Amino acid sequence: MSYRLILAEIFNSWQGEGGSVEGSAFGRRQIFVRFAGCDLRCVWCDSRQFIDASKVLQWRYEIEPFSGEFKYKPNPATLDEVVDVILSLDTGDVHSISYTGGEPTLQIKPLKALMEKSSELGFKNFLETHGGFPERIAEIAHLVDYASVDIKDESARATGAWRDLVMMEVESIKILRKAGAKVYAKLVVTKDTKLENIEWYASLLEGSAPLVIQPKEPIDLTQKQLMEFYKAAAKILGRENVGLSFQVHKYLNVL
Ligand SMILES: C[S@@+](CC[C@H](N)C(=O)[O-])C[C@H]1O[C@@H](n2cnc3c(N)ncnc32)[C@H](O)[C@@H]1O
Ligand SMILES: Nc1nc2[nH]cc(C(=O)O)c2c(=O)[nH]1
Ligand code: SF4
Ligand SMILES: [Mg+2]
Repeated sequence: MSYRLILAEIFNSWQGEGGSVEGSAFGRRQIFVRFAGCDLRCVWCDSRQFIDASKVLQWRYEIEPFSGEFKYKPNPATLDEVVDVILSLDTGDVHSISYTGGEPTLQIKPLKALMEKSSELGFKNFLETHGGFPERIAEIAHLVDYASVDIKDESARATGAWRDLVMMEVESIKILRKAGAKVYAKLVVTKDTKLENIEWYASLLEGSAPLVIQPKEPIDLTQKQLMEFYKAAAKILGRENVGLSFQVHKYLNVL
């Protein structure tokens, strides 16, 4: 079977998110494979230019690790092309391959094939997902070493069926955990995030995964709000299972 992937970009950088909770790869060097296309529409999405896959006609890849210089190829990419780029960006100190997007699980068969190939090559697989498709997650869970699963806050306005989405995300987290992945939940918070919703997410995650609270960039909420959210989550999840996460790559000006 020859797989085709609709991609946005591949580059080598430090993982800028995840804070210090168990399962985080914050500060680890990764090769990022960004898939094009997403079914959700988070109002603050920083990858908006890639969420309509039909408009992403080319994907770009860094020509030298950490150079920020790119070459372009037409979509879809072949699995062999992607593997060649990954190998060319392997600096020998790579912690894992990050599959992000857009939403990587929308292309579950090619994603699975790429994860299998990466494992064969000795890389760990780090999945960054909105977690809205537990049945697809189940197809790849055995290949996932690390997973960062977003819990979409109401204020993200990602979808009309927000509560259903949250339940799916929690289901995905449980599937990944059961399969042995190191998994944590990531909640992007804004000034409009409600404390009662934080309590709801925390109660759903109890016993399943730690939670990082990540302010939306650019940050619009107060430190007081952030402290309150943290406290409410820690009260339910336990003090070892909550942390903050900031998008540090944006402060460092790296990819
Ligand atoms: C672009 S998404 C791709 C993966 C997947 N679709 C998801 O949402 O988890 C990668 C990560 O960036 C986060 N993110 C995107 N835009 C952001 C922003 N403006 N501020 C903070 N986090 C953001 C998302 O919440 C997610 O954790
Ligand atoms: N450095 C860096 N860290 C990241 N962590 C999550 C990212 C993403 O867009 O998925 C990301 C990204 O785009 N760059
Ligand atoms: S789910 Fe991820 S890629 Fe999709 S719109 Fe939200 S942040 Fe962007
Ligand atoms: Mg990003």
